[in-house]
Formats: sequence, C-alpha cells, structure tokens
Amino acid sequence: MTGIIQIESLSKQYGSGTKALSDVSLTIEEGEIIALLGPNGAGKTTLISIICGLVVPTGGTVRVGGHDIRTDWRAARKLIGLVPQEIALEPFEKVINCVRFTRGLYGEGPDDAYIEKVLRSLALWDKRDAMTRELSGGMKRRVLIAKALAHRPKVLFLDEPTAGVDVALRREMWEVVDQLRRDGVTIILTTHYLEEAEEMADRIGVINKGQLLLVKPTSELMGEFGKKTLTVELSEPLAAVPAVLGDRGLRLSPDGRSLAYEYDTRADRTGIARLLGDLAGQGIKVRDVSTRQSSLEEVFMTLVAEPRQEVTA
Ligand SMILES: Nc1ncnc2c1ncn2[C@@H]1O[C@H](COP(=O)(O)OP(=O)(O)OP(=O)(O)O)[C@@H](O)[C@H]1O
Repeated sequence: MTGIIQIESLSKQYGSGTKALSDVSLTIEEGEIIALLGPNGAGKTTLISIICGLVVPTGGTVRVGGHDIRTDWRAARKLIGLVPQEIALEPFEKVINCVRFTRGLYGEGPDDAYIEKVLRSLALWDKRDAMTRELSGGMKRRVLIAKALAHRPKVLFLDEPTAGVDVALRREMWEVVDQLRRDGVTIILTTHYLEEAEEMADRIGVINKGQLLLVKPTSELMGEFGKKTLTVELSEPLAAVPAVLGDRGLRLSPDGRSLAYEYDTRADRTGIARLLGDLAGQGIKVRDVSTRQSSLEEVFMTLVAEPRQEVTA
C-alpha cells in the first residue's frame, strides 16, 4: 500500500527560531483514523497546517493522494477537508448556504443532492434553514464538519474536535466520526485525551517536542501503556505484603494502609477477583477499593523516559 498521505522527513522551524517539527515521517492509509496525541506545543497543529498548505515546511515532503503539497498543491488540497479548532461561522447565514458556499471555494459546482446527504448524515438536515447563530455548540461543530466535507474530500482533519466541550457533546462527536469512518473517509485528528484517541482511532501517533515518538495500532499502545491501577485500602495496616499473595507486583504504600495492583483491562482475566479472594483468605480486611486509568501524562512520562522507539509507520 502506498498510503493516501505520505510524510517524509518533515521539519519546520518558525521564523522565531522555534523548531516545531523535526524529521517526521509517517504514512497514513486510506480509510484509517489516526489520532495525533501530544501536549500543548508538541507540533500537532503545525503538522496538520503543513499538510493542509497553511504553513510552509522547512524541510521534507508531503504527498496527498500522490500529489506533492507544494508542487501540485491544487490537486492535493482538493482531497483535504479541515475542521479547525475554533468555531468561526457567519452568524446570520443559513446552515445550508454555509455548506454550499464552501463547495464554491474549491471550484466545485452546485450539488444539492450531495449537500443533502452530508447534512442528513450529520443530523443537520432539519436545521438547514436555521441561521448558524441559532444552533447549539454541538450543532455548530457539526456544521464545521459539513463545510469541511462539502467538496467531497478523501481526507478529513479534525483539530482537537472536542477541546473544551462537555461529556455529552464529546460522545456526540465520537458518533459523528464513527459515521464518517463507515463512509470511508480517512481521518486525522489531534487530541490531548488518551480516552478520545482510544475511542476513535485505529492508530495513535504520539508527538512530543516536534518529534513523532511512535505510531502504533491503538490496541497495542493501550495494551502497553493503558494500564489500570486498583488500589485496595486496608482496614488494618500491613508491615509487608504476605508472601502467599505471590508474584503479582503488589505495591504496599509506605504507611502500609493500601495495596496497589496494576492490571491490563484488555486481558481475559484481570486477576482482581482472585486478589480480593486471596486477601479475604488471609484474613486481610478491605475497607475500600478504587481504580484509576493511567493518564496521558503518565503515558508520556513512560515514553519520554524510555529510549526513543522505532516508528512503525
Ligand atoms: N506561527 C508561529 N510562529 C512561531 N512559533 C509558532 C507558530 N505556531 C506555532 N509555533 C510554535 O511551534 C510549536 C508547536 O506548536 P503547535 O501549535 O504546532 O503545537 P500543538 O501540538 O498543536 O499545540 P496545542 O496542543 O497547544 O494546540 C510551539 O512551540 C509553538 O509555540
């Protein structure tokens, strides 16, 4: 497979001297959803902006559908739709017109049947004659997606689609992306949330300080880094972990009042039931239990602490 997007040795140094991207190479296959995960200032927006032709790279090449974004930019750009982070819509314009106009910007003639299909798939058809200022935040975000899809792009970029939105709206966005996946659109999204990347993406690329640290299938990355920790609070402090509790990597807190047990949520057996059973068998009384998913920050700490891994692009 050649990949609908081929990024080779891409670098960007802004005029200010900031090195936003260093030697990034990545191939994205048609129809896949890839999440670019990274902290503020990692270089995610710069990467997207270069592919979309909004920022000029300092080095390297990008091809979209085989078209070089610099020498063959018109053809490359036709294949791309971008949903920006900020909501910027003409407040007094009807939804359907917003989407129609965008087609025109790409030099495409009217195609009301296609516009209707897009609006229906985004549950906006009933709102087609509403002015954008009358819409809820979630609907406005969907209009941005409709605009980005207006010229039938093969690749859609979603820059932090759920930044600053509530949980219900985040779920709604995830469903929209799922629908787009079924329609065969290739999606590249940026996010700060591991959970979001896990929910939506086939592969996750982790970017930090302008470097693509790794790219892996989501299940693989979550399996390696997405561990959960079960904390068992004990009624009576323990001096040490009893040897009979075996080699499960249990960690006793310094005050002896809690045990931490790390497990893989994807394993057939997490070992939690057996652990609690064994504790009861030893007469160790449990006061409370809680679980915690490793955060993106911890995933980063793990990645940054380790020697640089090979990119499987
Ligand atoms: N136009 C610009 N001029 C100079 N420096 C810039 C410009 N745009 C971005 N940068 C710098 O490049 C680096 C990467 O920024 P970028 O916006 O690509 O990161 P990001 O991963 O998208 O961050 P965020 O999650 O905050 O959106 C940062 O240090 C940023 O300050």
